[in-house]
Amino acid sequence: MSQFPGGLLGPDGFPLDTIRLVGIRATGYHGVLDHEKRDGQEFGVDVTLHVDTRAAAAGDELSATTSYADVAADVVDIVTGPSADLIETVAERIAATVLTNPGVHGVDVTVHKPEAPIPVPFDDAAVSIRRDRVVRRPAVAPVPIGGSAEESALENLPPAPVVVGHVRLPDDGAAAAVPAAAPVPAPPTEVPAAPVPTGAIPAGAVPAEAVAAEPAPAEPAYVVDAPSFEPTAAAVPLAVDEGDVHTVGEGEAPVEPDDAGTGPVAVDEVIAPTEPEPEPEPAVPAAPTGDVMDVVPEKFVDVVLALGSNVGDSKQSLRDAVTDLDRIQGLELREVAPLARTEAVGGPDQDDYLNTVVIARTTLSPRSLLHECQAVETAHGRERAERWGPRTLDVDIVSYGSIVDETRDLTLPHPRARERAFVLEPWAQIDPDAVLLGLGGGPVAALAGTAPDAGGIRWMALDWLTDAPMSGPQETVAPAEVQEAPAPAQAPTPAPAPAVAPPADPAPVHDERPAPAEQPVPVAAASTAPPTPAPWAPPESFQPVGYGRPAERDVERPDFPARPQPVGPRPVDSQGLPAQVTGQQPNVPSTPESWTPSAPQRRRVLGPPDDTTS
Ligand SMILES: Nc1ncnc2c1ncn2[C@@H]1O[C@H](COP(=O)(O)OP(=O)(O)OP(=O)(O)O)[C@@H](O)[C@H]1O
Ligand SMILES: Nc1nc2c(c(=O)[nH]1)N=C(CO)CN2
Repeated sequence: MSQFPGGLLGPDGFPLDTIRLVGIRATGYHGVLDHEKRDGQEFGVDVTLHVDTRAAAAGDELSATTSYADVAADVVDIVTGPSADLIETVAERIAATVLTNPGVHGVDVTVHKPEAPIPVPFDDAAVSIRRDRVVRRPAVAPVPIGGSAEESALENLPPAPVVVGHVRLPDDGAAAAVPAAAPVPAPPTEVPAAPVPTGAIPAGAVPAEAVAAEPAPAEPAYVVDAPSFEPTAAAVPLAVDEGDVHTVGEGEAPVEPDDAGTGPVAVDEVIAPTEPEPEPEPAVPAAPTGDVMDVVPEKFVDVVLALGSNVGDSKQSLRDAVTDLDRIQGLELREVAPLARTEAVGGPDQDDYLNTVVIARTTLSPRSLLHECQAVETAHGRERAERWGPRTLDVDIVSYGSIVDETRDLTLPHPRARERAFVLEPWAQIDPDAVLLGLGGGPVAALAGTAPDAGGIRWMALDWLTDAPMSGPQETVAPAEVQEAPAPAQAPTPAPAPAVAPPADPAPVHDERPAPAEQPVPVAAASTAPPTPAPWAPPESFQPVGYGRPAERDVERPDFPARPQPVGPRPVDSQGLPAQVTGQQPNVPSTPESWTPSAPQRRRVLGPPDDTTS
């Protein structure tokens, strides 16, 4: 039995396929005791990759899948590489490194240590972990593969971060800072000479200088489809991971896939450009059965995404969703709009929404992007009970380049964007010149003003991504009349920033969390709250992403507010109040008279909500 009954669900809501490696063996130098680091011992590893194998099978094409030989070689390199005290760490390194393969959505790793120094008879000591790209990310950085132990020592990693398969470089080629990176574990002071790595090395995960690897050994260093790892010293063979059938577990019903996911394979999801690459790879042909939505672009294409939530801690969900979206391989976030509190449009009676819009660019095909967005929704507990019903998270594609088309599962631009102020208004805030293509389209700012729900936008907050509780002399608590937050005692206090963001152990997918009515979303949290690091800091690659237009456009448009500092003391107005609360940004008129139908002077809505209980 697997340690993890139940498979991982893919972006289409169905269980992913698996590729398993069982019983990989190698000598490693891991352990707390000196002699373990000095003499080494045998370790065993089982790995299960959660992947979609259809594209590879359709073309019978190795390059469209993850080579188990490469994975096995990586595992051996990690086991034989720098010493760690704990097999937990070894397992985490393996998971992080395996997840750098673009097609791997999740991975299960078991590390066996059958010769562990335990003074009683035992068969095996083992640690099993499951990691994925969205919910439970690895806690360490992936290990560069292919060098000597010294070369691959973790201290040589760039100062970055937990990388979860999305190694992204900003345009200048510098390593991107990933939000709330876990500290890279310090390498041991003495690294034992590791055996020469064996096996093939995946080009994508190997530093250029290390590509000249050893030739593949005559005897592979791994065993495929062998019985589960059986420790040589054990009298009784073990059966860890035996019968590792990854079906959907009980009570883990597949998400209703709507009409998506039943169609052609999104090939590009598997063979997307291998990062880190400053520029996208040349276009890969779409699946033969694909339509325009399966076409992988040759260059980055601008996209606009709309996010909404009205169940649970909506602001935190949206923050996490921004982080999750930014980690999607092939999607680069450029700007994030202010957070809007909006009256629910359509559907049953329900709480107000928090809405925002993200401008990004992508090398994913439209359908792959849809699936990635749906995966983020799913990871946030999205349930599809009724149309336009309440939801923990909604991520819609508003527009994708200049595509105007309708297919069975995707319509671009989004068919209802043109009539939704909750989309148009935040969008116009970050791109006042934006134009919505297609029938009924037009200048976004103008559409926002005439949309039926234009009056339903209650307020907006500019620095919602980073508004940690405030402290310090100039960060005065806003008086009640301008504070949209609940009284200090009720203000939710964000948890301290976790080692890995978002929290390593987030709320279960179907967690019942208080609705916004009970947990209003503050813009300015109470000063009585302890100073806490912002739960999310924009990564470097995010610059000039912000709550407004990019820096270069600031020059052209002096009316545009300076982008707030993402962390640290926030701008305050003459009353010592956070600027966004009183709406004193230059382009946010505080009086209705200053509205005009043209952007950006028609911006409005900053200020306190007209009610906090929806
Ligand atoms: N541009 C688009 N963005 C997102 N989903 C789309 C788009 N066009 C079509 N769809 C399809 O709509 C289906 C329903 O999506 P979803 O559950 O997010 O709808 P909704 O948010 O309740 O309503 P609405 O589509 O009005 O926003 C998805 O399964 C998807 O296939
Ligand atoms: N205010 C608001 N209303 C909605 C929203 C939303 O995001 N915000 N989403 C819907 C379906 O996508 C239906 N209605």
